[in-house]
Amino acid sequence: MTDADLPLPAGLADIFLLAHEQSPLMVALFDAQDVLTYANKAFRQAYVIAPDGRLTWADMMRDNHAHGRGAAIETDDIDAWLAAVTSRRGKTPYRAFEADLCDGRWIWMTETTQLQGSMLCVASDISDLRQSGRALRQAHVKALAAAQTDPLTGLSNRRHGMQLLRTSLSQSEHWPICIAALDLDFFKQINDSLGHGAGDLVICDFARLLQAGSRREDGCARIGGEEFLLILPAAGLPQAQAIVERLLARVRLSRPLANEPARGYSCSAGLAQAIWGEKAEALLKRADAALYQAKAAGRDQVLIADAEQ
Ligand SMILES: Nc1nc2c(ncn2[C@@H]2O[C@H](COP(=O)(O)OP(=O)(O)OP(=O)(O)O)[C@@H](O)[C@H]2O)c(=O)[nH]1
Repeated sequence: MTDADLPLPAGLADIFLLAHEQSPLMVALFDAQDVLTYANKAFRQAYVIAPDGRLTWADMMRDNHAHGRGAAIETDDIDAWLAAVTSRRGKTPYRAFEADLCDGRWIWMTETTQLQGSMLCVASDISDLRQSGRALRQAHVKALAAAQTDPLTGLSNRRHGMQLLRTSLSQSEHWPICIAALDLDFFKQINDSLGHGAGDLVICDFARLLQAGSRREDGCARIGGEEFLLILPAAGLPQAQAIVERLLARVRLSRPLANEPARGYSCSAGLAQAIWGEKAEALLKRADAALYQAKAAGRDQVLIADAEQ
């Protein structure tokens, strides 16, 4: 008998909901936009969630951080923290990790993600388990996160970006896959005329726009000084082109420098659709070639790579 043949008892949804409502397991479902669509009682209590209202995962974390309740978030900069966690959240079909709650509980959180769909979060209280080795495990998790994150923007660094791309290419349900190689235009002029600090602000602004415009399953990485990689699983060229055009339009309107309110910037992009069997490096090379054509053609535009190099 296959799974599809399994006869499901009538009223199963109600039984499931009731069982979840009474369970000490923390259970929640987020939709593709990361809006909370369901949370059982244990989850609502753990993360101190009001019973109504549209709440995204980021809203929930911001609220928890601001009020010192729910998830224990150790940071002075919640935006940087959210950017860094977002670069790991929902990028793989399943992940599990330890987390602390402000009420002193220690939980084992699992996230099961459907591509372009919902994310099921189930956590159990593991405070009573042996604590030995916990500090070491936490140090390991922190070191791993630091090794994957670009410190200036909180996006994935080059190594993690390429790792995400390799993982995507190896998962058939991610196909078609497009990537965009992105590079800020005349960035040296910003550094030279306004200083390195202003340049860094522009880089961070671009990183924020890149991440804000992308879906949960997309990968965003800073792969060089002012070069970025956007990985778009389950997106063909027309959809990917529309996403990148939208990003370029937002960048064009952005004015990130408080001391130079009229100063904008722009970005060029090379877009490539993965060919079955193609290596990550070869795909990036094709996207890069299209990016340089976009620069040569006048910048502030997206060009599509040839299928063959
Ligand atoms: N502020 C800042 N500047 C950086 C960083 N990394 C690289 N850069 C600068 O980025 C500039 C890149 O300059 P170029 O490669 O000449 O490119 P460009 O001026 O953007 O010109 P095009 O790419 O041809 O449009 C150099 O001046 C680097 O010093 C960084 O982390 N912060």
